[in-house]
Amino acid sequence: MAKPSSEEGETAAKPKGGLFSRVFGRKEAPAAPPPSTEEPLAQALEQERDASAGPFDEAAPQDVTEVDEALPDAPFETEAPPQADPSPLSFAPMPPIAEGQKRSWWTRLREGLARSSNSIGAGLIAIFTKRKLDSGMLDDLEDVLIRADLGVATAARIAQIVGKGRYDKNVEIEEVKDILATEVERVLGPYAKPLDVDTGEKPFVILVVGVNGSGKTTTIGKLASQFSGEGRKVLLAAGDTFRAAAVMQLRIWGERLSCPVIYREQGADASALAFDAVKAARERGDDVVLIDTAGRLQNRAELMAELDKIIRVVRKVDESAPHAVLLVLDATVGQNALSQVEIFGRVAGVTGLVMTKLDGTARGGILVAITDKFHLPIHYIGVGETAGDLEPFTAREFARAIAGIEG
Ligand SMILES: Nc1nc2c(ncn2[C@@H]2O[C@H](COP(=O)(O)OP(=O)(O)OP(=O)(O)O)[C@@H](O)[C@H]2O)c(=O)[nH]1
Repeated sequence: MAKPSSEEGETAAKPKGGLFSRVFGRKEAPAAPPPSTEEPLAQALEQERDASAGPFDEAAPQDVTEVDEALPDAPFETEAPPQADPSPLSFAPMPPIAEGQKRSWWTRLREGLARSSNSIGAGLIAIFTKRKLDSGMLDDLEDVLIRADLGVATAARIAQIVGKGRYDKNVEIEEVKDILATEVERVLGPYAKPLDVDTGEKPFVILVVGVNGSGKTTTIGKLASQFSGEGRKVLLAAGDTFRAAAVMQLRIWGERLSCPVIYREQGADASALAFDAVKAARERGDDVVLIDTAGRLQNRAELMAELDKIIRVVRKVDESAPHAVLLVLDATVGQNALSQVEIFGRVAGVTGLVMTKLDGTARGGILVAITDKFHLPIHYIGVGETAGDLEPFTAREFARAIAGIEG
């Protein structure tokens, strides 16, 4: 964990005011924070804990105590714009934000999905070149599509459509690609839904969950970039308190985008941090809070329970929060993504999906299998590591890119 800068240290040593001034101590205090915001955090948490059915009853008591006691000296700060805190941010450089934005999204999408589309394309060439259609070829087509992770049901449907009226005839590969694209679009189309940030919710709280390394922190950086670009006030919460590097990674994004980042020392209680973040965002008048969480395998019950706790604690500040729970899926994991959607969906009430790393796999079809089974909105897909490599999901473009259709 990076040590706080001397400036942070000074801030931490100052007498404690309300949550706002404690969290945002380095900045000008707002003109007149509402009385509740002047309530010391320790006291606020104490009251929450005392509430008979509150989530803090269920928390390990030492967790809360530790958080309360640690606060005066903890590096519980927000990141100011770069010049205010240059010292600890010397993490491995990430690709420049502008880099991914030079080419059009369609080009990047096509390039990103090239491994999937090339693999399918090569399969089609092997099956359909200079042969008249028979049932064995349709079985082979199904195999190719299943290997691309489109799922058995979709693969069978596509093979059936290709077979209709074409037995004993030469089948053009472009014809098969068109059928593939149409069918993929048909499955995905109803679920391609932009993430709707409801301006009536201030802040709109977005919880980001997923297994280790799926791309949560990177996705948060990309989303923060997009929201900031739209003129929204964004607050980032480094809820991945397990990994110091994850906190640092988020702080770097925050610094680049001039978004404040709330973080604590490694090992701190993630739900308390989420609580503070939402409360602070409310006091600051932020539009969006993006809460990062530690990666967790869906089969680790105790870690999944922690996620449930984060949600319950956030609801102590705002009953309707989180307003979106995004499950970030790494496309390269293939079929395992299905069980991730099932279990995260059950525990965390996932409201929508973000699929990353489509550029790193030949099995991008997994998005089709997931949608066929779970019918969850797909908000974004990622095809690279830069801020410009995340775009709202559009079924038609995705379908054409994965089928390898030009133009
Ligand atoms: N190629 C590619 N890499 C990506 C994409 N999204 C994220 N990554 C990379 O994947 C790696 C893991 O991303 P993180 O954002 O750290 O993942 P995380 O889910 O926060 O990881 P944990 O904190 O360990 O759970 C990083 O090297 C990212 O740059 C993507 O769409 N394409």
